[in-house]
Amino acid sequence: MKKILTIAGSDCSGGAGIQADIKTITTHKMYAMSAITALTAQNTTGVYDVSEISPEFVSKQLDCIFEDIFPDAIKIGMVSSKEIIEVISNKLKEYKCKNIVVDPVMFSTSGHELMSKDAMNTLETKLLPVADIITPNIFEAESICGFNIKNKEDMIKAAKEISNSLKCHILIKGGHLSDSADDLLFYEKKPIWFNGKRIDNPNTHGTGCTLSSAIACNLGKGLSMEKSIYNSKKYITSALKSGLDIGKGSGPLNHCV
Ligand SMILES: Nc1ncnc2c1ncn2[C@@H]1O[C@H](COP(=O)(O)OP(=O)(O)OP(=O)(O)O)[C@@H](O)[C@H]1O
Ligand SMILES: Cc1ncc(COP(=O)(O)O)c(N)n1
Repeated sequence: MKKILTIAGSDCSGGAGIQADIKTITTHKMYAMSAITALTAQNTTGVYDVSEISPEFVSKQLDCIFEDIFPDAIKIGMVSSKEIIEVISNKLKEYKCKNIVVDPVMFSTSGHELMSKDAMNTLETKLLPVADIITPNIFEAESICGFNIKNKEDMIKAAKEISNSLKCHILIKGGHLSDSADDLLFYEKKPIWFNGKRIDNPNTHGTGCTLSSAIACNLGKGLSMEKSIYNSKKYITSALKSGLDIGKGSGPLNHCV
């Protein structure tokens, strides 16, 4: 059985973070492991509190995992401080990890800051360079490239700009552009679009977490990057299409489809 590790924050309401990742990995029929970086008190209406795990404890979790059950792929989500980012980056290098997917989570859908502003630079210099693929949404891509993204041409410009300093695959997700749900993969100067029809579903809590952990599962299976993204886009589309509607705000996805 393939083993997939998620390094992320906990969402007690089960829609995003570690919980969304474990559901995704399990429905891919793989063995899920988790190193928790923060506890959040949140639900479909918002994030109400965050309690960071100490960098020392994150480090111990990673040693326990890597010394015993080595993962075939790793997804990294919410990493709130520069100290936690440094620990993760060092451990990934020390253990020579492969198939690393970094979802640079900065804000929740509800607008709560999930990464401190002073951690941004450390994310860009220490964590993104060890990734095989990064999966920013429009706002995260704007923050990394430094200009606004309003349409698909801007997405290409942003990917080109980011690729000047990062050699990995760059997947800019188009879920927050209004007319479509087209995601752009940019690698070695080549753009590839993964087109998606916008689904009329306000319940999108955890779409980014789910997509990135699905990509990790597919890479862990040994599939190519393009095929991994293609399969993951199919997974997220059917989870959105099934139209689960629970909670009072932007609800979670249905992983049981
Ligand atoms: N309404 C929608 N219809 C179809 N696909 C969507 C929709 N919203 C998001 N997606 C898809 O879901 C995936 C995640 O994209 P999105 O841009 O929402 O990421 P995100 O903002 O990181 O997610 P999150 O809401 O969890 O923070 C992408 O493949 C995107 O195209
Ligand atoms: C622990 C954790 N990780 C990630 C997200 C982002 O997900 P979303 O943008 O859907 O709120 C979140 N809300 N909580």
